[in-house]
Formats: sequence, structure tokens, C-alpha cells
Amino acid sequence: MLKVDRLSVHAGPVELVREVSFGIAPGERVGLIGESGSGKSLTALSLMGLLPEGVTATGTARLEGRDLVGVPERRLKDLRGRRVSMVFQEPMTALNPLMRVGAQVTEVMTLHGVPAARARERAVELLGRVRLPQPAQVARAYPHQLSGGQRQRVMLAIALANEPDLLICDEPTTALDVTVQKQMLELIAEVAPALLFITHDLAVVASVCDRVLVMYGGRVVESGPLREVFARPRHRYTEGLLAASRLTPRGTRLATIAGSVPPAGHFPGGCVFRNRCPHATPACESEPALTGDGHAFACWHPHG
Ligand SMILES: Nc1ncnc2c1ncn2[C@@H]1O[C@H](COP(=O)(O)OP(=O)(O)OP(=O)(O)O)[C@@H](O)[C@H]1O
Repeated sequence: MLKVDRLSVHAGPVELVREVSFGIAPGERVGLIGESGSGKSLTALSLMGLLPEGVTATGTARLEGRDLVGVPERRLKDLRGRRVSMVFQEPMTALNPLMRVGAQVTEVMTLHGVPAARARERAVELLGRVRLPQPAQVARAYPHQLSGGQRQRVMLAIALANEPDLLICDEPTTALDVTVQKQMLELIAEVAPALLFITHDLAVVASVCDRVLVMYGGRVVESGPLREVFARPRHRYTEGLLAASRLTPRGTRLATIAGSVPPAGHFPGGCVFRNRCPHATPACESEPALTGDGHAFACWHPHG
């Protein structure tokens, strides 16, 4: 459904993203990970036609047969929000502080031709869909009257308003506390029609995504099903990411996010981190394994 082929991004002569290719099928949830500056955001912004001034994209990206790269702004305006939409890290900068949130959700629909009365009605439905309690009341609130987590739900409602084919999230939960983050991730995973999820946090990817793309220095250096990439990283950089992530020292925490803490001693496959495990016991040298639900890794002995 989304097919990205040899997407490159330049600022003048400097190549910032180099020949990135990947696809996302309907319903699929793909994580885009990599260190700061590796090109994740520029890749996503290329798909939205929102690259900064002086930065250009080449290559192709087609969503449901429609080109996203190299098309005039007028066409992009129509696609943005309607075919592909994005949730950013900081909702306060994306929301208009002077406008009630219901009106902001309504506006993205009227801009795409939905009659005002229908859009107002649907805005309240959408605020309910992203599980904001008392959505009619929330619709009348201004952004500063809501919590960070509630504002991020409003952003998600806005992103979903025109029923896009693809949702892109760029670190949408980084600013939220852990409990709110978990609820938000579950919601995103549930409502996204197809998802490209950018993060630094491997535990977040493990709890939301089916597949993962790893970027390094502007290229995709590794990609594949989550369990394959995490269990048998092929690129040295991915190994490093895994070793440096919360997954290694705090395997239990990851398992908790995925809702599946395997009891100690009940995990016959052993530890996925093998000799990199800080609990290095003989058990850690056995074959990698996944928890029962296939989402998370864990040692068969409890991590602290
Ligand atoms: N407007 C710009 N002009 C020139 N270079 C830019 C511009 N925007 C980003 N870059 C550079 O492009 C590279 C990739 O940036 P990008 O924002 O995509 O990284 P990222 O992986 O999303 O990082 P982070 O995780 O910190 O958001 C970086 O080296 C960055 O400095």
C-alpha cells in the first residue's frame, strides 16, 4: 500500500537520507529506529511533503497508487491529513492555543470538504474514539486546560479525522509519563490504519510494531520482522542499539509493557541477550527466545 523506493533527501549538495526503500501493508505497524540525526524525521517528513526550506527529496513514495514525492504543494495539501497524517512529539506546538480543541478537530474535516455540522458531530465522536472521557466537554476545552496525554489524544483524533490510509507518529509518547505512555501506545496500535512509528526507544517499538527499520547515517541498514531483527541483529549498529537499550538491563520492564511477564524459570528458550546480558548466568548463553505473545524479549530469570 505504501511503497517507498530509493528515497533520498538532500540539503544542497549534502545527502541526508540515502536511497531508503521500504513498504507498509494495510494494517501493518512498522517501527523506524536509529540514533539522533540518522534521518528518521526527514524520511517521515518527505512522505508528508513537509521538508524544511532548502531540503528536497528524490526517489518515489506511492501510497495507494498516489505519488507523495515530487508532487506540487496543491496536490500534497489534498493528500496530507486525508491519505497520510502525522502525530508529532509535542502537541502544544501543533495545537492552536486560542482555539477550542473541538473546533480544531472540526477544521481538519471542513478543510477537506466535510459539511460543518457533520464535522462538528464527528469531532465529538473522534474525541470519544481516542478515549477522552466526556468528549463533548473536552471539545469545548482549550489546549491548556488539558493534560499532556489528553492533548496527544486530541492530536491523534485530528490525525484520524479524515480516515487516512497511513498514520506516521514521530516520538509521540516521549513527553508523557510511563503509564500515560503505555495507554497511548495501545491506542495508537489499535486505531492506526497502517503505521510508521519513529522512536529511539526499542521497548516502545517492541510493544507496538510488527516490523522494524533501522537507520544509521541516513541509510536503512537493517529491516525485517521485529523478532528476527531483535533476536539476531545482523548489523553491528543494531547490536549496539540493543545493548544500549532498556531491553538489556531491564528486560522485565519491556515484558511489562508488552503485558507478558514470564515467571522466572518458565522460559525454556533462555535469554535473548546471551553473553551481553548483565545477569550473565549460564542460562544467558542459550538460544534467543521470545515471550509467549511474541512481542517482547525476556530472560528466563527475572531482571531487576
Ligand atoms: N533543514 C535542515 N538542513 C540541513 N540539515 C538538516 C536539516 N534538518 C535536518 N538536517 C540534518 O539531517 C540529518 C537527519 O536529521 P533527522 O531530523 O531526520 O534525524 P532523526 O533521526 O529524526 O533525529 P532525531 O531522532 O534527533 O529526531 C541530521 O544530520 C540533521 O542535522
